[in-house]
Amino acid sequence: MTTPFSSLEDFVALPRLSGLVLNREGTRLVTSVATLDPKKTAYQSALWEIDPSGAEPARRLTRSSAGESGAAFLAGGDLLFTSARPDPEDADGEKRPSLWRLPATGGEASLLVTREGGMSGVLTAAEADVVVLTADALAGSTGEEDDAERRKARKDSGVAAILHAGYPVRYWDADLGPDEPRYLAVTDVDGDGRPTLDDLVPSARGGLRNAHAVLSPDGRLLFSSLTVPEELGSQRSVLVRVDLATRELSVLLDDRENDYTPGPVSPDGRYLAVTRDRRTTAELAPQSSLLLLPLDGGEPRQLAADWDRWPSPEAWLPDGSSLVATADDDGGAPVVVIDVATGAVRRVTEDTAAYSDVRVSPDGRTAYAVRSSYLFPAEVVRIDLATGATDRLQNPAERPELPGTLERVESVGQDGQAVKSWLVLPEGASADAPVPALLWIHGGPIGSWNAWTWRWSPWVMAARGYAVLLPDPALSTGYGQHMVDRGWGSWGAAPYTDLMAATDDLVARDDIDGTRVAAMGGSFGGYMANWVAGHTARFAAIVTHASLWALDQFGGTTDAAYYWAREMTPEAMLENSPHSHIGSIDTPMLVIHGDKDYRVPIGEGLRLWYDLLSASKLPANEHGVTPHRFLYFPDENHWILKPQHAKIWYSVVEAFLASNVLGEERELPRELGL
Ligand SMILES: CSCC[C@H](NC=O)C(=O)N[C@@H](C)C(=O)N[C@@H](CO)C(=O)O
Repeated sequence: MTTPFSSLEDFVALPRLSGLVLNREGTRLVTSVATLDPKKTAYQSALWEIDPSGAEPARRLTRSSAGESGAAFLAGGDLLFTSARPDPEDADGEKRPSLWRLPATGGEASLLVTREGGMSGVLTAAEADVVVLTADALAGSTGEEDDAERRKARKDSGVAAILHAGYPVRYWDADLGPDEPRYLAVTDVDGDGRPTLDDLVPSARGGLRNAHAVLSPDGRLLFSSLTVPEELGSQRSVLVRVDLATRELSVLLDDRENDYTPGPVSPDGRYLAVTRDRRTTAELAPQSSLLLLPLDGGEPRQLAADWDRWPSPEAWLPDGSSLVATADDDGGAPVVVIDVATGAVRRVTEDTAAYSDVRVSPDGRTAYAVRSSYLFPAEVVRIDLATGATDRLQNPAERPELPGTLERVESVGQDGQAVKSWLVLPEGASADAPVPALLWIHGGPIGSWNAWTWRWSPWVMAARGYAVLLPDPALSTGYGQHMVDRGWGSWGAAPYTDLMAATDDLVARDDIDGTRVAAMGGSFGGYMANWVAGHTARFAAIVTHASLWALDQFGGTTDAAYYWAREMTPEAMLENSPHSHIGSIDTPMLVIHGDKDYRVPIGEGLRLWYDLLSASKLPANEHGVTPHRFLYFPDENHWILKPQHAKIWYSVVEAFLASNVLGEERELPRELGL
């Protein structure tokens, strides 16, 4: 059967939906869809409207080569978005991310506000036309004009240097500084003239975590995390409130045992939902809980304390009686409703999908959300909050046909713990025709294989005849606190033995050819792939992407060193470090790394590569020939994002597996220049 997963051209061209906003009346849903640009070397996103009733087909709202994102409805009904599209009224104007307004009554979008440094997001209030932009400003700037001048001077002089006095200095693939996150209130949104921008908290000096900010329904208050630096390069997230009228900043929750992130404000403005993340230590694994904070100054109260899951608050019911949340749960992430009086949790969605971006209708009966699973990519659905009945709305794209089937399987860890996996089986797998298999190890390690991913699509490998096992070993979320605790600080123990238990059951199946099995992982999954390489020869090949190799150096060079230092002492890092086992590796390894990866810096990939060539059981010969391979991306980060590079990634992985697992040679892409 030919599906879009058979051809990498077709695969990278599949539309990718993300995000969802609902207008105040509950009559308009808007999402974002990324598709290939005309050159097929980048994705560009456009906004689409989806009919909440399900009657009408989805319709495209925006169209520009620059793409649009950051959709947010004003209380009055107009739709705001950010785009670097040119302003038709300013032919010579520079293209930079600006704020645009699309009238509810239809017509053309018009530019609302622009700034030299661009903007990263838009916050709007539910009941008032209040808009706050999240944007970066230079640390020393005294206002918008000064910021623009300083930026221009820096650009014109070609200076890129950044002088740091604190930590961190990088984040994922971005250099931090000399600009820092700010909240910029957009003044007089509905006035006649062009609005100006007003820096709400110029003194916060880089500590504002604007990815997690919310506005109260009346638009008078903004809630945000504020990062407070601590000694020894550490930091904590405290919860703050900013009064938009007075600019007064108040600290609401701050202690050294927890990080706090704001959730939605109750419809009456009296409570804030808050996520509390416990500060980890060598003894204490992460733990996330949901708090209800009275905004009149009372003490916070934990909700759903007896529920052994980590709820993430999404929205309130309009009468304020309950919070709608999602939580990782047994290989999915359902929508639940939590009663704020009793803390009782009621599961709403019954399928195994992972839900996000939950929006509640004004009458409180219906929710709309984005969901995905290993059976389908992200799509917009309508949920009956009373019955859980869930309908797929008319989406911008149909679900792609899959080249196989999906099963849920269960193994037993050494301590008796159930270890669950998703198993993707290619079409035709049977006892008469057993298929080769791949063990895929997820990253984090705090996470779960529970949602569709474009970066590691098991269906691309299924279309090439492989079964793919996606296990959730120790440290995975959705199975209770004990599952996380049992792997904490000892990555080479239960997480590894759980994976081996799942592999034992995989190779025992009669539809799997147990002699042709490989292991693959990215990031922490790559760490584990490296650990596997040094501890067993059962796999025919190992693919290790953006992987942690030598924990002694990783601990000091990653972008958030304090996070890992809390879990492991330098001694524990050495004890759990895969590089100590280089001498035992006799499996061909494909190492993949992007140079712009600051989460797992390129030094990990470089050192692993050199160690493999110089010290593994399969070293390079005197001509430098080795069974190992190194796929290096000079301009990619922790992930391989460019469509042309994603195709190279899958092609090289497939060729390496074919050679080492199937004993077949594949032609490599011409673009590699070999
Ligand atoms: C704040 S630093 C660590 C955050 C996170 N760990 C969570 O458990 C993390 O980024 N870990 C990476 C090493 C990793 O494994 N990333 C995964 C999942 O995000 C990936 O696929 O990139």
